[in-house]
Amino acid sequence: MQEVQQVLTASLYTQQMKKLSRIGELLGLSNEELESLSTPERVIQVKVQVVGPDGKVKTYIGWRSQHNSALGPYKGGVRYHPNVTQDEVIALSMMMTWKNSLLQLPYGGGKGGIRVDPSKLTRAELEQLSRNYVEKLHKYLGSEVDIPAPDLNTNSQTMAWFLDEYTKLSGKIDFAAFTGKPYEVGGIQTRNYSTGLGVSAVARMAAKKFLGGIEGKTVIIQGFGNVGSFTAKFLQEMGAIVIGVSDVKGGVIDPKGIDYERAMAVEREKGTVTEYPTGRKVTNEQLLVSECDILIPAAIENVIHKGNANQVKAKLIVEAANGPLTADADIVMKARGIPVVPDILANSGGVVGSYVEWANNKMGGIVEEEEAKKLIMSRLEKAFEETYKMYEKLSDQDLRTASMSIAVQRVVNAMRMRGLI
Ligand SMILES: NC(=O)C1=CN([C@@H]2O[C@H](COP(=O)(O)OP(=O)(O)OC[C@H]3O[C@@H](n4cnc5c(N)ncnc54)[C@H](OP(=O)(O)O)[C@@H]3O)[C@@H](O)[C@H]2O)C=CC1
Ligand SMILES: O=C(O)CCC(=O)C(=O)O
Repeated sequence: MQEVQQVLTASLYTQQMKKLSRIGELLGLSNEELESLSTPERVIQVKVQVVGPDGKVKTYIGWRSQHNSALGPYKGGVRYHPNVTQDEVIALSMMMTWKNSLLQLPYGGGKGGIRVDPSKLTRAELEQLSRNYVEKLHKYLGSEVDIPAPDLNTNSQTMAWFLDEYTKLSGKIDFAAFTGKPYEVGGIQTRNYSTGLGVSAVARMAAKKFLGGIEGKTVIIQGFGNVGSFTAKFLQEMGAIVIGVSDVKGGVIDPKGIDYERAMAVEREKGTVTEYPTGRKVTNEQLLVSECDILIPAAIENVIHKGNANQVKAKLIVEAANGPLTADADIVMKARGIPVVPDILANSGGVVGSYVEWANNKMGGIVEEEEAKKLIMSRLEKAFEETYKMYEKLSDQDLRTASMSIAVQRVVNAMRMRGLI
């Protein structure tokens, strides 16, 4: 089990390195520059501990990778997952550097994680875990240093515990040190749905370019958590037909459509969307290769790879998760003429929402919900248009290459100006 997990998670790093070296070639970067670009500035490993109700101490490993600060303080989420490794966190922090650069946010890239299965912890244990993680890391965090946010299996409650612990330990009242907070403690109204709003908006922009519009298009979404569920909601509101959804237990496909509200109710009442009352049950593997117009992987990395890329039937893929397609899958999709909207663009609504929250905290809290939505949408539209223009200019490259070449070039320019490379 341990070995399989190592292979899987080591490969996100390998995949990101392959993707970066393709960009290096295109931009004419030297090996030394690539070495510097891919090496995180600092990786902190911490021992995180929780005392269970039986008085026994449980021990976990956590990390924070601070990849690159050429464009500003490190910014990126924290995930709790049993497969988290140092390599995975480094890879995810590097992706945050490109994402923040592509969106022209005043941030570098960071990411954190704890190797833990949160479903096995009580709420009180999760609170201890979160507070202990920040206790070990607080010297390296702050609104001008490194700003964590939610990711897989973490949420606004986690951020409230982080903030409270940070405040106690640092003696600073610095609400902008964390984003994705509850509205009651400096969060903004859009934060829960910023990422899903962004994914659906980008899917609509891509559908307009590649499929003639979003209305009536069939959509399959893998993962029905924060990102997947809000993506389903907004796409349904746009007139797309969500025909497949899934969670870790499996999926369900109904060609007549899966209603968002009903799926949410099923998830709430039965704990899994696989109990949706109509359609047929499928495995996650089957879901990814089922007939649809738009496929949106919104769960974990490396789910579309050399082994299944040729079986994917979607006409457009939108990467809501981080790293759902491997570098090999990219090559297959390019050869098959299936456009892939890359993660650093498709799921960037989350970090743009975080930026609005951070700036709002810095300014003293004046942003209303509609204004926040507008700010998120305008940033995404600009990044999408820039990416699309570059895609047309490069003519023989895919959307990932287009977006990464813009993002990496900006980081390189900043590093050169600062004398870092
Ligand atoms: N939260 C955010 O703002 C952002 C998240 N992302 C990325 O989006 C993805 C999802 O994040 P988020 O929605 O926050 O996470 P959540 O924890 O809220 O939801 C994850 C979803 O994926 C499902 N899932 C987990 N493991 C698997 C698996 N092995 N196979 C199939 N489904 C699985 C979960 O099922 P179950 O509930 O049954 O465990 C759940 O439905 C991640 O890649 C994350 O990095 C990117 C940008 C921002
Ligand atoms: O909101 C943020 O700071 C980052 C969210 C995140 O982790 C991501 O975009 O992958």
